[in-house]
Amino acid sequence: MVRIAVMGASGRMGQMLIRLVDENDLTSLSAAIERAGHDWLGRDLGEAMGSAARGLVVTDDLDGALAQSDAVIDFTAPAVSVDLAARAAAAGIVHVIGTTGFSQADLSAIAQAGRTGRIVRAGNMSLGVNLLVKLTQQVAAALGTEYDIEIVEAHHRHKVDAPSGTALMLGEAAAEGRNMRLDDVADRGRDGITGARTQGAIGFHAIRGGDYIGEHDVIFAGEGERIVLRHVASDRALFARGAIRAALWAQSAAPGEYSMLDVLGL
Ligand SMILES: NC(=O)C1=CN([C@@H]2O[C@H](COP(=O)(O)OP(=O)(O)OC[C@H]3O[C@@H](n4cnc5c(N)ncnc54)[C@H](OP(=O)(O)O)[C@@H]3O)[C@@H](O)[C@H]2O)C=CC1
Ligand SMILES: O=C(O)C1=N[C@H](C(=O)O)C[C@H](O)C1
Repeated sequence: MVRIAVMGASGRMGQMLIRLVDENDLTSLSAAIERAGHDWLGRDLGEAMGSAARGLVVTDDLDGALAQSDAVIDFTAPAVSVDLAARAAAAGIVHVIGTTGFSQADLSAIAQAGRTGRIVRAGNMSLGVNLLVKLTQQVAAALGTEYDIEIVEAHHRHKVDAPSGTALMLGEAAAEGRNMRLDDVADRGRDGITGARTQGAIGFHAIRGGDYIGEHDVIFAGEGERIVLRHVASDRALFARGAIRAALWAQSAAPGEYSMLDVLGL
């Protein structure tokens, strides 16, 4: 059994992960971690989640939790994941990062932790989106800049970062297909007198509202035709299953920072 700790246990993804770690024959839940001051701390996890007591108390003793685990899965917030990357590496356990919204400085700190630790990080852990990443790269390479690329994403009203991590993965793939750097061509959310579109730009647009789980369109708009690559997530279990698969895959990996493309062999 691979022992998995869940960081951010009370979150939307945290609770989904706990259910799926319980269901998986290859994994057991070693710890449920929340931030200091959280009202779940010290409570039985089962009761906190609205079901029967299970004899596991929610903790904020991070290093204690890591010491009794083989992997920690973390869908929380950038500052939490950056700190955890160094601690998981020091504890010698796998760190699966689903968190999005990182700055360049955050990403450098995570890469540094990946010199000694085993990290899998992806803005989207689903098979479908990672396939879409490969397709986006291929279509962008095939079409050239006379086709305008626009990425449109929709998420629930609670999401705090934009563009989504997935939209950025798709944008990176499109830019790579065109042998460009995304930072040089990204055009984020137009407003006002913007002037005509710059050829080669990759546009990003974010819808926020209601209970969307996550929807992404990559539009290639040419003269007389449009190609649209679309992924629609209808269940968060998709992301949790991917994260658990990553935690299992990385048990036998060498130190490094990996993506879901590595895990899925795409
Ligand atoms: N890669 C992927 O496939 C996916 C990525 N995500 C990303 O995962 C992240 C979380 O999303 P979601 O579950 O919807 O968000 P939630 O806000 O529901 O959950 C985040 C959880 O982290 C907790 N947390 C915050 N600080 C700490 C800390 N210091 N220690 C432990 N726990 C902490 C929060 O507690 P509190 O509420 O008390 O602050 C909360 O329980 C986002 O960045 C999102 O974009 C989401 C889905 C899929
Ligand atoms: O915040 C979310 O919910 C999601 N975040 C990820 C992202 O930023 O792309 C993945 C998924 O779309 C859900």
